[in-house]
Amino acid sequence: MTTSATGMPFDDILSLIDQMAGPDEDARATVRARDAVLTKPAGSLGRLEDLAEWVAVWQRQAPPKVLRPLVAVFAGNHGVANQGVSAYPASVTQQMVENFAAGGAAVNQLCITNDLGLKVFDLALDFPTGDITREDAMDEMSCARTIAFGMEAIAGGTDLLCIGEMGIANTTIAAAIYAALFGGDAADWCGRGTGVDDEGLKRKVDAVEKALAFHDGNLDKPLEVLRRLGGREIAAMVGAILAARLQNIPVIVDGFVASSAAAVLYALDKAALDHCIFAHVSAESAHSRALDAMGVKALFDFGMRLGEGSGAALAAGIVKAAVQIHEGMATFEQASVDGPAEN
Ligand SMILES: Cc1cc2ncn([C@H]3O[C@H](COP(=O)(O)O)[C@@H](O)[C@H]3O)c2cc1C
Ligand SMILES: O=C(O)c1cccnc1
Repeated sequence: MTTSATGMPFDDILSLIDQMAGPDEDARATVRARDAVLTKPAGSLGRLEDLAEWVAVWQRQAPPKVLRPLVAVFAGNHGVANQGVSAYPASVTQQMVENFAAGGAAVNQLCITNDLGLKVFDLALDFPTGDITREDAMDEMSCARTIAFGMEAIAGGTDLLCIGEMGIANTTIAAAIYAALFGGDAADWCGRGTGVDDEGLKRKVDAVEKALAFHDGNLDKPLEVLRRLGGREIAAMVGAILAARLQNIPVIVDGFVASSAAAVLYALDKAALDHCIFAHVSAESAHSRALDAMGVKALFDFGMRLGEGSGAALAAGIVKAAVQIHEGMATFEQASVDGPAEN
């Protein structure tokens, strides 16, 4: 396969993963040294202290700064929607993209609340990916180009990236990806998504089983899993998470669906998600299983199951608070506050 202006072959993507740098230990040490002299009992801000350190380590700068936080929402449509796996029609994907543009979605309100930028990228919504129960979702060129699109989408634009998605039927897609990457039965990975009833849940499990059977024998490489089972929004999120690492941008991953893009990278390289935090445990039942499979712990569990980057946008407010605290607080010396008693 040749590299085009907009795309790259899978080999090029794999070589980018090899180029990922590890954590910036100098930034970590600088943050810890400052944290130790801020006017608070040592360790008293718990995970907020970890978050400030995490931002610095992956921005490779101390103190960390969040001046241009961005929520990137990728939207795609899925052939498998025809199998009756969602409680809503596929037309909702395009309609919600318009709702995002008009400012009417939940994620818009979270972006206003936390002063975050929002960019929505719709990926060929008129051309759903192949129905994974009986064909590949994408060919290699299309999948690689979509990963490249996701990489471009965030280029130079942010210092804290929240990853979200919109795509009716994509909890089925995510379930299939998890099952292929991490094993287990289809039923282990299927939940009610937008709220399917028992019959809908059964159709969903059937669809994932059929997909796993149809692609059986061809799912040992993570990028093949993505190409055969994934949607365009999942591929674009893979690219965005990868590009963020190469550009020193920490990433907040949203819920069940966004985490499936992270899972593809995790399967390629266990260190590929070190610059990511997981915002929340989605109420989509298998999300905690997916987080466990990746060995990560989400920030909070609010019983949310929306997608569209909502959990990540909410978490961004916490991360911004952590960074503001670290940068803005006075030291014991500056504030003339006595340090720990020497007894
Ligand atoms: C109005 C509306 C707004 C949404 N915002 C995110 N999703 C979420 O629901 C979809 C996945 O669930 P399923 O696999 O059951 O279709 C995705 O589009 C996801 O982002 C929405 C769904 C609806 C209906
Ligand atoms: O957690 C998610 O990403 C999710 C859950 C239900 C529906 N759509 C997305």
